[in-house]
Amino acid sequence: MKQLVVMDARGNVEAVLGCSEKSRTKTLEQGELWVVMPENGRVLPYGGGGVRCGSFRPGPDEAWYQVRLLEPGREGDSGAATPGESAGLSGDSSGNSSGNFPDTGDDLVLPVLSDLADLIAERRRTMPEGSYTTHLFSKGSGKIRKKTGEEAVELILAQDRQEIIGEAADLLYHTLVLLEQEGIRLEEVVRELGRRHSG
Ligand SMILES: N=c1c2ncn([C@@H]3O[C@H](COP(=O)(O)OP(=O)(O)OP(=O)(O)O)[C@@H](O)[C@H]3O)c2ncn1[C@@H]1O[C@H](COP(=O)(O)O)[C@@H](O)[C@H]1O
Repeated sequence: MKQLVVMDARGNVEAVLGCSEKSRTKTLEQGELWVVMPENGRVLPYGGGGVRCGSFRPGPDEAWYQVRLLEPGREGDSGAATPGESAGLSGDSSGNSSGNFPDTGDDLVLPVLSDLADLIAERRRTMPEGSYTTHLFSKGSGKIRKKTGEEAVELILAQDRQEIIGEAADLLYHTLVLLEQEGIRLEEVVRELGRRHSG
């Protein structure tokens, strides 16, 4: 059985569950998410059923898949397989999506960043109404640089742990928008970090 990282429509991780050939086939046939409950191997509809998938694809290695849902998360839903259940998740009670990262959260760092970078690139191509990313691209490079600078300042002024995490997330997002605006791929930055790290 592989792991399945479930992301909501905005790209936040809301659960990590199991995926078998059977659950994958049912998901792809129906367009609605089916998962394997790791504790008993049962194949059940996610969130009690009817949760539609926007994309379902392999992760960067063989061990897992990632799925992005079309609708917002269903926190508090009493369905069969709800976010945060099972798979040894260390969810917090605040409903903060960061609490849904598994202990092996390191494995998700690049996939989540790279998925977000892809979504930002798509926003730039399609410029959908109501998207904050569209708003930034429509204002142009000056605005994006200014916002990135503001987020950097907000990060250095942040005091408590949760505030620092929130501001760092804002800064990472705006940095990705800036990179897209400049036609620089995230991989190029990661490669530079890798070169320094190994050198
Ligand atoms: N990760 C982010 C993200 N981080 C921060 N922000 C936005 O950044 C803004 C920062 O707040 P500010 O008060 O500084 O800015 P503001 O007053 O809203 O905006 P301005 O008028 O100053 O431009 C907020 O509006 C946040 O919603 C983000 N907006 C979008 N994303 C992700 O980007 C993806 C695409 O989102 P949309 O483009 O909105 O669909 C999704 O996965 C989102 O989760």
